[in-house]
Amino acid sequence: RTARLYWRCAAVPGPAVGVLRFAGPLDQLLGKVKQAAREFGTVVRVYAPPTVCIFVSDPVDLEIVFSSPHLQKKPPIVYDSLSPILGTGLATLNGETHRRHRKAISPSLHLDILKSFVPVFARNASTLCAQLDRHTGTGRTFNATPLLGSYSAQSICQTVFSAGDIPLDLMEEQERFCDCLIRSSEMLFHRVMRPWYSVDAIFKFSSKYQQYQDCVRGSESFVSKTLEHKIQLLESGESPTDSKRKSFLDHFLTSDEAHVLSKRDIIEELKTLSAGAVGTTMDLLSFFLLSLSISPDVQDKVAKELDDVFGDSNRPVEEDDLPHLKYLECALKETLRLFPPLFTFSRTVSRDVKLPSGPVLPEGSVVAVMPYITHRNPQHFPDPEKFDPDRFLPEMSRERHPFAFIPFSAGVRNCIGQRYGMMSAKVVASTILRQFRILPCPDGPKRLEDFKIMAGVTFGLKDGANVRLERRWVKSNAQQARRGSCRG
Ligand code: HEM
Repeated sequence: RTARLYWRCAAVPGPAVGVLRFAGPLDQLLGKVKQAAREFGTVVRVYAPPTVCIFVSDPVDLEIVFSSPHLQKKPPIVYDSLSPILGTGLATLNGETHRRHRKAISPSLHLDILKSFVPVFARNASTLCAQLDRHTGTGRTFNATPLLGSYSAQSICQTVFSAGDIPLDLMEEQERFCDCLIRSSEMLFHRVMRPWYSVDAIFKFSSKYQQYQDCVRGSESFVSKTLEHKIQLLESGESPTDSKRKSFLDHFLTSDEAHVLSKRDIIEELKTLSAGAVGTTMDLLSFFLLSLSISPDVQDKVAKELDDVFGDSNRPVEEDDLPHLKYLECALKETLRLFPPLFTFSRTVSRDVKLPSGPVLPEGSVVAVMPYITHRNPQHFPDPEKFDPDRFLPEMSRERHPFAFIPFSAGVRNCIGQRYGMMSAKVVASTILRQFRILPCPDGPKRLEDFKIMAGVTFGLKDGANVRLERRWVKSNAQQARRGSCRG
């Protein structure tokens, strides 16, 4: 079967040496991927025994990839190794089970529910700023990524699991769960990149095995105990509807869809939502801060917008502010364009599919989407390596193909947390940039191309977001004082 598959794929352009072309240090991977796209075009075949991967990057071809019923199944070789930490939830389920779970979960992530999470994001953003404030005035560089990870993990615990009613004995487990979520991308990647580790008996010898097992056990324990606690509350009549704010889980358990999923299903979906959210948001925010640190003009424009919306007030961000933060949203999207946290994802081809550009995806192959390459197509994004948020202004993006920008994927398997992720990122980014100016590290990268990127399950910064901070309000107070004395 493999020989026949290889023969059927031979007509698609790609390197003769297959996956070996991309072997070597991980920090060189992206350069090699870009080079392959330049050399072979928008459909690239890569022999990856026992299968063949076909990378598709043109938006017109992607329309078929995202919509064809024969291209919706996740390849087990990649996704099965992820499930002990990622959970056997939406991200790894297929077919009818996936459809049923997605239909059951979606209403509990409705926009109105997400809006009720804004005060939680704002409170956690303010805690984060208090931690960041310790780094101002020192002139010293520090790594903001762990703090951004902590923001993201705490926000997930307080919005997905509990609206502040976690019993004390679970608090310690929650802290461990947060820690695991922050480190999960690195651990998952360690396993996925070494196919022999998919066999548990061999993985036991890995340096990360113990850490991995602690995370698997810690997640299971925290998630199942929290679910039990919530169910008990409901059964004892202490319905969370009584409290003002409800978590995703409170909404789900009291929804019409609650009976569709078993307890085990819910546990797995909670793990999937958490693991899907934390690494991606942390990476987005890390790239955003680092990009802004070397883009003072963009930072000025964001700061001006924030001043226009909030003036001198230090009140928390509210839901009604978010639609006004248009340029900030453009800057976040530009970050997602250049550094999409999920830089690749794939599907099994369950029946031959012909692409509009000509090649056929043969049954049994794996089709892979790489937003990292699609987002660098100069036809859709002129001067693609430039950090230019204006590209996402309505007048600049109206004519763009809908699948030219796909950081959250598209179609029936798109990211269910897309609006959650953007909302959380907007709240924390605006809170940070109202208070601080982000400065580059003197011996750090001067251009985006110099960022040291680590390709994991998500796309991260190898050394984290190393920046320096300056307090903005000191400046604006000083400016106000100056304005006052001029008037005087
Ligand atoms: C910047 C933030 C985020 C980015 C860039 C992102 C990106 C993506 C992408 C590209 C996929 C498709 C993956 C694939 O096909 O294999 C996906 C799926 C998914 N994401 Fe996100 N994500 C983000 C945030 C979130 C958040 C905040 C949550 C949860 C609240 C979440 C939960 C999920 C889930 C459950 C899936 C699987 C959906 C399905 O197959 O039905 N993500 N995400």
